[in-house]
Amino acid sequence: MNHKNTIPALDLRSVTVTYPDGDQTVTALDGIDFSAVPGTLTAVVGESGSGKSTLLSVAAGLVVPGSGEVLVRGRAGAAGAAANIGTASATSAASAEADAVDLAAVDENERARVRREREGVVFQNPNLLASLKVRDQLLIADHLRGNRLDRGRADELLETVGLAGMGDRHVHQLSGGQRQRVNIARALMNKPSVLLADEPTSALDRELSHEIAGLLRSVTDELGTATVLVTHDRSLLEYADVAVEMRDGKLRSIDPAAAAA
Ligand SMILES: Nc1ncnc2c1ncn2[C@@H]1O[C@H](COP(=O)(O)OP(=O)(O)OP(=O)(O)O)[C@@H](O)[C@H]1O
Repeated sequence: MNHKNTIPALDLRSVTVTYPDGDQTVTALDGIDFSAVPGTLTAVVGESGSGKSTLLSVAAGLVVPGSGEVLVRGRAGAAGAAANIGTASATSAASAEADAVDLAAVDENERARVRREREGVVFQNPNLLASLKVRDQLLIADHLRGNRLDRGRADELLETVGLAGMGDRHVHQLSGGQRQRVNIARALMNKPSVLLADEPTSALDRELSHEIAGLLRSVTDELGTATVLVTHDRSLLEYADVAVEMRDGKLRSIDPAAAAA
């Protein structure tokens, strides 16, 4: 299915983040513009300390920028509105604008709500609960959101991530790569418009890293998420549609094909 459209599900505008550092400050993000559109995998690369994790934390509403906007749109405002482009583009653009929430301008509760309803977050460490079976790792995401436990969706997502039939296994029966697959499936339970992955392969060997990046690629195509992959591994750029490089808190576009070669 082609989910690509041009209305970003995630849209950072002139975002600056500074951290206190003794008597001084460190500028982790220096007035950056960054966007991610549905059905597109955007990779963010850069040296250690360049600001990649800060970028993702801002997108997830975990860090509030000192200035700038962090707009997050839901599926209706991003994918849905853009699907109408050409017929009623002015109305669609207006509805997408109305649907956008600026994480920099709302309180903590609202940031948590937007994260819960519109975003999926995958970290390096899957952080699965040892006592739960694979399917229950996904259902607990529903439980924590106060949603009905959707067993059918959990099994469907396990199939999407290549773990069909493994719902009744325990975590200790899974390999590192399989655990990261469960982590990705769990992040997709709420049908997020934005999928944020922070170094999801850094604990995995080369082969598994490529498998997981390939999975993020196929999930992006299949489910139409605006996926952002933060990685220090440039070889994974082959899975990206768009790539940017962070350096000293600033961003520049790079050609993913050339940079992966
Ligand atoms: N909570 C914090 N307090 C103070 N400084 C911080 C904090 N978090 C990050 N920094 C600083 O901000 C800059 C950007 O850090 P960030 O973690 O975003 O970089 P990164 O590119 O993700 O690095 P890595 O690849 O090592 O994870 C660095 O100079 C870092 O030392």
